[in-house]
Amino acid sequence: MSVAQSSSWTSFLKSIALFNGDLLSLTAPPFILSPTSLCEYSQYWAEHPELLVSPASLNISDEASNSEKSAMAEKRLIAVLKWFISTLRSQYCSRSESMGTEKKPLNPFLGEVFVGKWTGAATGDENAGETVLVSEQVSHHPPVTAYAVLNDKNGVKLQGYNGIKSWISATSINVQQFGHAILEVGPESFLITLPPLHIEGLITASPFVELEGTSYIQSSSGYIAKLDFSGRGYFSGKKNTFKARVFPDLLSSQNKESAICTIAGQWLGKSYITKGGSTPKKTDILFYDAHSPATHLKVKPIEEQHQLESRKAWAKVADAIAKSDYDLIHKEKSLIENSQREMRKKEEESGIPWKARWFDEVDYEQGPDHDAFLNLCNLALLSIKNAPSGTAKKAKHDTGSAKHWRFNREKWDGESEIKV
Ligand SMILES: CCC(=O)OC[C@H](C)CC[C@H]1O[C@H]2C[C@H]3[C@@H]4CC=C5C[C@@H](O)CC[C@]5(C)[C@H]4CC[C@]3(C)[C@H]2[C@@H]1C
Repeated sequence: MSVAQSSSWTSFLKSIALFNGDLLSLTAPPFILSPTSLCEYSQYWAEHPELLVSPASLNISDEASNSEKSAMAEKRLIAVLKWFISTLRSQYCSRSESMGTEKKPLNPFLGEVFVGKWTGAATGDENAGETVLVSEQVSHHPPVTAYAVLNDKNGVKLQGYNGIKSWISATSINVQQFGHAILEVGPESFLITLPPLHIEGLITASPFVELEGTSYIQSSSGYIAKLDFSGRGYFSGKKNTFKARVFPDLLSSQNKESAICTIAGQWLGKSYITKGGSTPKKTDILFYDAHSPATHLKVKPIEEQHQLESRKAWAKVADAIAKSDYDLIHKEKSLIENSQREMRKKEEESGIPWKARWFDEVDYEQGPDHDAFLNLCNLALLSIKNAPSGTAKKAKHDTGSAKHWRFNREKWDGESEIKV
């Protein structure tokens, strides 16, 4: 880093030490800016599309015995666990790998969208059918991105949304994730909760993400996976470490000895699996190797994109960032921010508030009373409120509204201006 950069970084660190607001609205030194909008991060849920659709092929005839059906449900949960682990490297390390350190994403404007697709071939084979990503910035203050990943041919639908709250500790930025993902595979559904994270390496101006805490994957079949994350300095001593245990149901998950299997290792590298509750070693069976290359989705050329699509909307800012032209970055960002302020003002005056294009905000306090999300939260005894992701029912944070963003397939099917 140059001397100029280091002095701006030091003053930047001082500035964030005082902030307690929206991390994404903070002005960061240009060299830490990413040319990619946060709205694009939804693609990281499906950069191994073949793993996303894999549970769909793990089914058994209705005539099978209950124990055979249960064994297949267990296999599907383990397949979903492998897919979830496969998303983590893209989600949390793709900037470090492509640009050297974690970067600050562009802060999406309200109504910004990002769409793309993985072909059948990318999803495993020609017959796998294409996998489509739909992502929309459904809130700007605070930033919330909603997304859906659809593979109709396999009857696989992932939907979810993400928001963050962050605060500073002595040496790192702590981030609590809000929202969750719901995966539907035919008649079965899975709830996936999002782990807290922190950004290390700030002092040396080489920020990177480390996951912590716990994620749950709850299946409507009852099977549940519990993933505990840790990093360097934790008991394991290695960075990007996790341990996951699979149980037949929540009750049995209270006792690690009743685990069906345990997977442990590095979510950025290799993980291993053993039967039961003991921790696997490198000599055990390899479960997943995160070094397998990600499959990036196809996005239309910018000239064919709608002005709401991320890469078109931010093209001039991304160029300015690539040139490290600080004044131009500021000028082009201000143009976008000012036109957004104008639009909000007009909506205010006309009394017609902005509405999301492909997502609805569903209030679970007003019903629906039967719904995959409610069922899965009840099986996992998790809060249905807008609490930090993975909050238990009756825990301190189990308060507030129960409004969650849900994909509206009819609105997407009726879309006439924005094509994948
Ligand atoms: C303004 C503070 C600043 O720029 O500090 C510089 C550093 C780059 C650290 C702050 C930024 O770090 C980025 C990491 C981003 C998260 C990465 C991955 C995900 C997963 C995805 O599924 C949802 C979004 C999420 C949680 C990103 C949220 C935004 C984060 C924390 C960026 C920070 C502004």
